[in-house]
Order: sequence, then structure tokens, then C-alpha cells
Amino acid sequence: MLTAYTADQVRDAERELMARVPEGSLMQIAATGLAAVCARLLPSVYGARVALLVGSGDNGGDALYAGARLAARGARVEAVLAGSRTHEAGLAALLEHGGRIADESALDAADLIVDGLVGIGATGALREPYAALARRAGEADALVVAVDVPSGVDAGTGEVAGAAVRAHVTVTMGACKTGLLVDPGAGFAGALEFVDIGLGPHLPDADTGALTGADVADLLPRPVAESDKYRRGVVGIVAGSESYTGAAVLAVGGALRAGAGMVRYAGTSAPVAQVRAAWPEAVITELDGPDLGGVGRVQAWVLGPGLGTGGFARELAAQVLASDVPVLVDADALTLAAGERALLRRTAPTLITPHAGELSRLIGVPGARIEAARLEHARRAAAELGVTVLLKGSTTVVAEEDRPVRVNRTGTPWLATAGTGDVLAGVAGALLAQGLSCYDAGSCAAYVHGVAGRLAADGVPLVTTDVVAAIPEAIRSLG
Ligand SMILES: NC(=O)C1=CN([C@@H]2O[C@H](COP(=O)(O)OP(=O)(O)OC[C@H]3O[C@@H](n4cnc5c(N)ncnc54)[C@H](O)[C@@H]3O)[C@@H](O)[C@H]2O)[C@@H](O)CC1
Ligand SMILES: Nc1ncnc2c1ncn2[C@@H]1O[C@H](COP(=O)(O)OP(=O)(O)O)[C@@H](O)[C@H]1O
Ligand SMILES: [K+]
Repeated sequence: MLTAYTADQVRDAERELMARVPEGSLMQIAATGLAAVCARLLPSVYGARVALLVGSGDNGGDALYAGARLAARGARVEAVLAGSRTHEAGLAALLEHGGRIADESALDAADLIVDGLVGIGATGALREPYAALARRAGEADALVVAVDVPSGVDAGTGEVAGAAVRAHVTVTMGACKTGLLVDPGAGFAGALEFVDIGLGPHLPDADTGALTGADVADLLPRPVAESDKYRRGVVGIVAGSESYTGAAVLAVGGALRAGAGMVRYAGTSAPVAQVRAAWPEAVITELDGPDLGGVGRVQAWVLGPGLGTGGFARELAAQVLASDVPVLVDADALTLAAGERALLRRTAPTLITPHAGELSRLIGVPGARIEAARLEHARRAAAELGVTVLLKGSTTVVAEEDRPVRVNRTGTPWLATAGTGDVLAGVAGALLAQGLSCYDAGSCAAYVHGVAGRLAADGVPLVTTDVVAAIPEAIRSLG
């Protein structure tokens, strides 16, 4: 599990640790690690042109000491001092090893830019001249390495309120910061490198976490000798309609490929015909009216993809949501719930899987604001609605009250194509039926779905049926 922390959590831990170690030693460890990453990125340190963006705090101090180390190895290091103050000892070290102070034109000629404008001490949007320097760094041809966090990205939330440095690599000190995992901030951070400064024992419970492949492999249920199809988990799927038949096929496919013992599909004649043709494994109930009485027992339901929002759909949604088993609520069922919140008041666990637009309707916040502050709104929806929230998008976040938010980064923008959400719903529903909690089912499903998306795309456009087909390989790749 990769764990991440807010700026306040890291600062408190640093304070505790600093009281036990010689003054300045943590910064030396941080700068040594930073310089090592920079050296690795450069074809040759000797003769390389390095520009340091130096703010007034310790983030600038890290950059200056790292710059001093690179200068000592023959790099031409120039420091652009942006703040009203500068870390004095760091600057002295740089000058001593042959670095010099320069104006911002140093950025244009640099092979490598080190962003030490602000780190976890930042408040609000970047002010001038920092903002202009961040923009100019973005226009330069150089490799950009951010110190701790890309300046302009909120370390605790990933929000970006104005200009921000777009880094190729972020070297984060002591502990990963939440803002490096969650978009839009994650998109500015590039590849993450971690420098251990010994903070581990002083850190509190994580603010956020990201499952690794090994974590997902451990969590995914596997059949044992005593397994039978019922005990492995029966998932019921109420999806698709006369107008939207594909959603049913995709959700059923996702559920089957994710290892459900049995998938029971219930729908009207058109989606039933498609599901029957695509998935002979599914057990099908063709509905004449809005009554799920004949479907049989299930351990979890998937409700909503392509279902429609009329009276028939509403009736089915009400029956599923009145059940005493976990329910995954997606797509049209979320629209129904937005108009009738009482539908989500249940005693059994509920996992909702909105994209920003659907969450917008549920909590009455504009979609753009949700995209800009994904963590805040996923958490808020979980608290307000009393459900587990899987908020889809470029980084998927899974929020449940009183638990660290799980962030998934395995996806690819190629997944932004119609129907991939239906597959995700099927996968997560199958995991719920196999006994995983909403929290684990949502985060494992997002992980596997993201890997399947990458395997299916492999640099070229994917169609959603490719994602379904790639699920076995995605699960196999977990190790
Ligand atoms: N204290 C330590 O021992 C260690 C500190 N570390 C480094 O220190 C950093 C934190 O240092 P600081 O607490 O000094 O804070 P920062 O260096 O992150 O930033 C604080 C400074 O930036 C200015 N500032 C804040 N918000 C701004 C904005 N929006 N626009 C322009 N200027 C702004 C403030 O006026 C202040 O002078 C970490 O991110 C990390 O890089 C690491 O070296 C690990 C060890
Ligand atoms: N830019 C992106 N990068 C990575 N994944 C994305 C991106 N945009 C969308 N996705 C993923 O693609 C899927 C789209 O689901 P959804 O919006 O419900 O579409 P649909 O309703 O057409 O199935 C989700 O799993 C989402 O996380
Ligand atoms: K920085």
C-alpha cells in the first residue's frame, strides 16, 4: 500500500523528528536524495546546465543544497532567487561549490530545472513572481524536477488554484503527499521519487492510500476446494433497457470476468436478447413488468447502467435498493437517486459509482468544482449520503467515512470512452457478491479495470469490449 499524507500531518511528524536529530540534518538527507535523482536524470552531471527556482522557505533550501552537490560534480548551476528571503546556509553552500545567482533567463538555457519555489509551506495560489516563474519553467525545454511537491499544487488535496509547475519528476521528502496522487495535482507531479528521511515512525494514520498490485492480489477472492458457484458469489444485474442494450452486455461481462460464481441478469426483451447472445454463462430473467420477484437470491446487486430513468426503471431501482444485500448504484440509478434521495437510505452497504456529472446532480455542486476538488467532494458525498463513493475520472477515488480515501492511478485516458463505466460496475459488483466490502470492492475494481484499460489500449484507442477481454490478463498480472 502506498500511503500519503496531508501537509499538516507531514509537518507535525517532521517537528517530532527534528527534535531528536541534529539541526539541519534532515534537509541534508533530503538534498542528497534530490541531487541523486537529478544526477540520474542527466546524461552527464559534468557540464550540465541546472537552473534552481528558489523560494524563501526550506523548499528553496533543499534546492540550493542539492544544487551545491551538483555544482561540486561539475554542473553549471544557476539559482533564480524568487523570494524576499533566501535560505542563507543553502545559498552559501551553492556559491562555495561554484554555483551562482542568475536571473530568470537561466531557465531558457537549462538542461534541468529544479523547482524549489514552495513545498508543504505553501498557502493558496502561487503569488508573483512565483507564478510567472512557474509558467516560464513550463515553456522551457528542460527536464523539470519538483522538490517535494510541484509548486502551485496543494500538497494536501491536489487542487491547483492558479499557475503551477509541471514536473517530469517529483522528489517527495519523508512521505508521499496526498496532492501527488489526486488529479489535477497528480498530473503536474510526473513520476514520483521518494526520499526517506526517517519520518515513518512519526507519521499518523494515512490520509489517503493507493493499493499496489500485490495488495489487490491479496484482497481478490480465490476459489478453494470447498467452493461452489453459490458460495463464490451470485451477483444480480439490473441494467440496460430497450434503448440501451450495450450497457447490460458490458456490465454482465465485467461481472463474469471478475470471478462471480454466477451472474443473474434481469431485463426486458431487447437487452435480454443481447446478453443471451454475448454471454451464455449468464442466468437470465426476462421481465414482463417491473418485478424482480422471480430473479432468485443474489449476494449483491449492480443497478443502473443503461437502465433509463422512467417509471419502470424507478420501480426496479426501488426493489433492488430495498434489499438487504450490498448494492452498487451507477449511471441512471444515480440520476433516479438524485431526484429521490430516500432511495439511498438503506441498512445494507451501498457503493455509488458516479462520474463528476452524476455526483454533481447528487450533491448539488457544479461538476467543474468537483473535478477541481475531487477528494473534498467524494468525502463530502460519502458523509452526506452515508454510502461508499467511488468517484470516477482520471484518478478514481474511493471515499468512505472515517477511512483513508483510496486513490487509483492504474487507468489511462483511453478509458474515457462510452461503456467503460458499465464494465467497472460489473467488476465491482462481482467483488461485492464475493464478500468484499464496498471500500475494497470499489478500490480493487478500479485497479483491475485501470490495468485492463492499459492492456487493452497499449497506446492505441480501445473499445470497451477490449477492456472486458483484458480483465483476465489484468488479474494475472497482479502477481
Ligand atoms: N524542515 C525540515 O527539516 C525539512 C524540510 N523540508 C523541505 O521544507 C519544505 C517546507 O519548508 P517551509 O515550511 O519553509 O515552507 P516552503 O518552503 O514550502 O514555503 C514557505 C515559504 O513560501 C512562501 N509562500 C507560501 N505560500 C506561497 C504562495 N502561494 N506564493 C508564494 N510564496 C508563498 C512563504 O512566504 C514562505 O516563505 C518541504 O516542502 C521540504 O521541501 C525537507 O527538506 C525535509 C526536512
Ligand atoms: N481521463 C481519464 N483517465 C483515466 N480514466 C478515465 C478518464 N476518464 C474516464 N476514465 C475512466 O473511464 C470510465 C468511464 O466511466 P463512465 O464515465 O461511467 O462512462 P460510461 O458511462 O460511458 O461507461 C471510468 O472508469 C473512469 O474512471
Ligand atoms: K516545489
